[in-house]
Amino acid sequence: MSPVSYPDALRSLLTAVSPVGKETVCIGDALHRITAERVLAPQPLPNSRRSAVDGFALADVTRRQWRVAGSRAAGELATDPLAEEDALAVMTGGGVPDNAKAVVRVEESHQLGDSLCLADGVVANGNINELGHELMPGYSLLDAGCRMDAIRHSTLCYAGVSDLCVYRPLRVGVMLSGGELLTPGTPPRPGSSYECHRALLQPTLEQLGCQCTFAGPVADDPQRIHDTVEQLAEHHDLIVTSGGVSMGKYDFVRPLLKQQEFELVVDRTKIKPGSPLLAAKRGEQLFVAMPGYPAAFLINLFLYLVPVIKRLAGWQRYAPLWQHEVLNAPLRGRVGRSDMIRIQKRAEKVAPLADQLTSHYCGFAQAEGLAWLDETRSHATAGESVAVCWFDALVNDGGQ
Ligand SMILES: Nc1nc2c(c(=O)[nH]1)N[C@H]1C(S)=C(S)[C@@H](COP(=O)(O)OP(=O)(O)OC[C@H]3O[C@@H](n4cnc5c(N)ncnc54)[C@H](O)[C@@H]3O)O[C@H]1N2
Ligand code: MOO
Repeated sequence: MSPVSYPDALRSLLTAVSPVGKETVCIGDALHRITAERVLAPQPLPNSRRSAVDGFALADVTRRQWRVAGSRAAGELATDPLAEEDALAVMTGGGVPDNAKAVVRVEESHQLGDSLCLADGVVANGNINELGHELMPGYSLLDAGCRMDAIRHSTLCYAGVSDLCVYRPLRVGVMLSGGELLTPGTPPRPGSSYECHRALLQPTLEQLGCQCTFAGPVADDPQRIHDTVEQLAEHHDLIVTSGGVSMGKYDFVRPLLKQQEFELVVDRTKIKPGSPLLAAKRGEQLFVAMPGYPAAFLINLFLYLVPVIKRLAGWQRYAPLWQHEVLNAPLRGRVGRSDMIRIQKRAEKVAPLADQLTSHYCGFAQAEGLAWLDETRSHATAGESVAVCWFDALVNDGGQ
């Protein structure tokens, strides 16, 4: 298999997988889950005729004076008809009789004992929320494939949804490889590098609603790498590895996934940085071997892994959203490969960061997204427009 373009590689990965199974959960457990079916309103909203303000319900709005007869707090129904000469004191959310024409606000009326009249110039009108005015049973609240964020969760709670069908959480097993890797926070050792993929991957996977297990860093030993990958494969839908996919003498992940039992999905893609990506299927399981260089890893995470995870987890919009933005400085790339360039947003334009080396990573602390100089272009000039993907949009629903 030869290296393929970014769009072809993404297409191959996305068509190689389909969403995991579904389950029903109660509303209290639905936060962060992905809806597997359209969610419908179970009841009308509001579910009774009620007042929109603190005031007085009136049946005859042509009168100038009424007798205050009773009151209704929020949640109390008003089932009896209101006499024409009567006013019913109602709190916001309190029941309004079927024959009431309007509710007049407390501050637009005068009450003396049980006698009520309107303030000068006030006309009693409106202020009643009719039964089902916001929605009726069967109204669509949320499409399938949407992530239940706090706003959506609160709307379904409000609408009275008690349980719903969601995709089961995607189980992702991650193996980090590299005997030279140190745990962050431990003393430095010349020759070593601090392990940084977990710090990026774990919160990203959790934000996507995945259950994840991390193994390693595993020393560069073929048997240990094989055993770790097989252990993860026992309990996970997706197995992700980092490192060991280039051509070095310790790159043991590549030969592992090139064995006969695996069906290759992608073997190197024409992007820079991050070309050595390798993905293979075994049955329903997908194995994605990511390059270990941190810059290459991050770019593969956002360009390939996040879309694949969204697709597997049931998201409706899973492909990255590329937008056209104007450059404030030139970009350099190479014809025949897609250059993925670290950028910032400056005054509504896109500014490339000075340092774009694959072996350098710390500039990502300033980067807000990637610009994509596609395979047909060797450069782009200031003022030209390029495709841009913002990191923020990648991990929420802002996909295509
Ligand atoms: N002869 C060739 N050499 C290389 C090629 C090639 O085609 N021919 N490809 C280069 C490209 S492109 C990339 S990208 C890297 C990918 O290398 P690997 O995926 O095999 O990664 P490693 O060799 O394991 O590590 C590379 C580098 O990154 C550091 N690393 C790895 N994991 C982590 C981690 N979790 N946290 C921090 N740093 C990590 C590792 O220490 C190495 O320094 O290969 C090129 N070489
Ligand atoms: O493709 Mo690699 O990530 O250039 O160095």
